[in-house]
Amino acid sequence: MAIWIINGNVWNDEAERLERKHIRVDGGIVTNIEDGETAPDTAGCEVIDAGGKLVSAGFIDMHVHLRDPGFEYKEDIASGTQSAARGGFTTIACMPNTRPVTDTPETVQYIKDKAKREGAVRVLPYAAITKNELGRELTDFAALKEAGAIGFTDDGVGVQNAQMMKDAMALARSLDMPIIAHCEDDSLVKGAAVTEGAFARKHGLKGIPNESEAIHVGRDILLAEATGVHYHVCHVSTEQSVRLIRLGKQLGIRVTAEVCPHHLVLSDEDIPGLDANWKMNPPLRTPRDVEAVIEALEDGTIDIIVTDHAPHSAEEKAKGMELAPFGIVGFETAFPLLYTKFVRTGRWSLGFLLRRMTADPARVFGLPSGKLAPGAPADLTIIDLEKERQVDPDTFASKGRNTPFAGWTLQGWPVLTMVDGAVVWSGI
Ligand SMILES: NC(=O)N[C@@H](CC(=O)O)C(=O)O
Ligand SMILES: [Zn+2]
Ligand SMILES: [Zn+2]
Repeated sequence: MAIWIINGNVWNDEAERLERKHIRVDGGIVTNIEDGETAPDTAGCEVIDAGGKLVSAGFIDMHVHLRDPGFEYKEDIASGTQSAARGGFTTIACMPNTRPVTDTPETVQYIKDKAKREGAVRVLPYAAITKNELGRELTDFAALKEAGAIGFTDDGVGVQNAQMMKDAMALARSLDMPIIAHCEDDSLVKGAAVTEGAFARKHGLKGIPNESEAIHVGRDILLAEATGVHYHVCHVSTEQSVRLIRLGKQLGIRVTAEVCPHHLVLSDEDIPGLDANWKMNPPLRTPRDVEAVIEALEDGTIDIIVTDHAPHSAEEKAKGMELAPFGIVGFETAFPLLYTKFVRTGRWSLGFLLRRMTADPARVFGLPSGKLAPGAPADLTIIDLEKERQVDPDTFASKGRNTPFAGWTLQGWPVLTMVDGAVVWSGI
């Protein structure tokens, strides 16, 4: 049955404003977007009254951890995709640092099958660059592509050996596939948990220097130039990385990049104490780095926003700043956080934030979704831009509670998510 979403507010990119629209969805496709002044003929259709709330193309998150297979106590495909749906995400790309590592066609197939059966949203699997993410031997890229992997990455660890990365890029290029890089030089990190900066000094902790990220970014941009591959930089966190990506783009090298909400909103100076809910990789950097990544996102040096949703159990996070694993959850706070901190404050237009979470990731990764237009997939999110409430991790659909944003009052909460024309979550 066709569905009419009536009385939606839709962002008009040309006019830079919200406009009242009625949207008809049928067969998984947006079929009509009609002027909101006149009531549509909804006879024989299901009707969802958006009541003046924002209707946007569903968000796309190109960097998430679903922990399935192998770490289902942290998250699984059902809970992770429900969490994504609650955050307004309709397409997510999951990282291969699972157990086993997603380095064979069988594991890619397992993720696709389970996502089809139990997943609330579209799941696009990445496969590993090296077997078991050990950096020693390339995986079978052709077979993994054939199985449905959408790109190659050893996220969680950096590829330490330059020749290995160059070989990976050449092979990916020959298959027209992207390389997605977690940039981290192990020799410069050596077990540190937080960035070099005020927090590390105050607590007498060893710091993670900015160069540990940027040195890989620089190396890899040179290798991307040499091989011609599409090279995408994960979770950019430093001013130095931004400079290198900006130069790479100026030189016409095929480099794209992402940034996470927490690196846009928090610096190391915000960390309240030795609480591992503030520990993630890359770490929260200095205020100067935060401003650099914000400006990079604004000028297009950084292309997209991703959450790097990285759930861990309460027991693991209770081990403290130095011993707990890196990572925080992200789906259920991403939009309200950025809307509150950047749109409500007047720094960004609503349209800018929406583009960086929809059309831009679709453009960078060649996806059919990410736009709200007749003929586009009916992947939609409805958001109550007026709704204000506190972040309460106990209400998360994710199994992970590990967030630094607990108790924050945020505005602009998703209330309904539709994937392929079906409502997958509703809190209306
Ligand atoms: N970002 C994190 O802090 N952790 C990620 C790994 C990663 O994204 O590098 C995880 O898998 O937990
Ligand atoms: Zn990473
Ligand atoms: Zn990650």
